Amino acid sequence: MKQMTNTPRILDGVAIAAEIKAEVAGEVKELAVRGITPGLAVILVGEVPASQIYVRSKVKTCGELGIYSEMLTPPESITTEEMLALVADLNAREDIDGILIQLPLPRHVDTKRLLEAVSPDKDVDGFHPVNVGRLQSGQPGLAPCTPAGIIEILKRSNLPIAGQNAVVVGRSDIVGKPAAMMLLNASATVTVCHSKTKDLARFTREADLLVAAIGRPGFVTADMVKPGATLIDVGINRVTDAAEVEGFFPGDAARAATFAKRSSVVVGDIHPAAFAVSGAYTPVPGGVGALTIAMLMKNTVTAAKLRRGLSTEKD
Ligand SMILES: Nc1nc2c(c(=O)[nH]1)N[C@@H](CN(C=O)c1ccc(C(=O)N[C@@H](CCC(=O)O)C(=O)O)cc1)CN2
Repeated sequence: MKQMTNTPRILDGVAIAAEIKAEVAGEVKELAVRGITPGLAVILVGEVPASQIYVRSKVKTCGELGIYSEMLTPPESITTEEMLALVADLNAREDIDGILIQLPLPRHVDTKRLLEAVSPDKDVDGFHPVNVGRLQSGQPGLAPCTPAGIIEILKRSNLPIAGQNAVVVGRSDIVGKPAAMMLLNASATVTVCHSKTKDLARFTREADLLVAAIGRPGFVTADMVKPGATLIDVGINRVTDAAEVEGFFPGDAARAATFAKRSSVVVGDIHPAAFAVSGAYTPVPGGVGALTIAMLMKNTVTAAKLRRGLSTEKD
């Protein structure tokens, strides 16, 4: 019997991010004509290497798009009260449209209190309860960057959302919950699964659209996926064991070379063997993660416009 081969579509997050950044750069130029320069302040506490990379990348992207940026780097020992004072200063500044507190914060700092201290109008992460409420009630506002990136990938790839059975695995405030809300707002039928879900595969196998945001390398396997489904992988997991890397990517010379160079390889929450049975998927790296910073830039410009009563609709 003839073997049918499946060629899934790879959803290129880097290309879509470039498209969004080009649009944002255009909006920044239009604002410049009115004498407006959007401004973003990023607070990076301590010296977490991954956070340092992400924050540098945010500042660099601001520069490329014409957005003013400022990086505040208090030491690991900063207290919640001192952080609150920093945020209050930034809230009061006219030249700052967006405030981002890079997560995770040290354990002794009260993250919830700080996120609630950021003015909702400058909350470019979309984490403030006011913006969470706006998202839930479908009002315009600032929405979390990574889930917003998921929606952009789907829309710009002309993949349907309305009427699809969407399953989100993971219920974090940053990704799982807002992603579920955005999919619901776009008229998908949404199920949210998590660590306490019984017989997870029963749900994931029904998904036309599966979003994995659990933080466990290769957790979603091929047998958990409906053939032809769209797979959105939000996981960024660093695998440091050579045998494990080979298990994920058997005979993959490029991955082996990356591992030889960096002693680690980044893998998502979805096993590569599951991608093979999908209709379309976001790779890791180069999928959803690539959108996070592009969406932050978009939110910064949106905040700049909203604060000045300007329309955020493109003409
Ligand atoms: N205040 C916030 N903190 C954090 C957020 C956030 O949105 N707001 N998200 C993450 C980190 N993050 C941005 O801050 C981020 C994560 C991943 C990427 C990205 O480009 N990923 C690449 C792979 C990168 C790698 O190889 O390590 C990809 O998936 O292609 C950008 C930004 C937690 N903190």
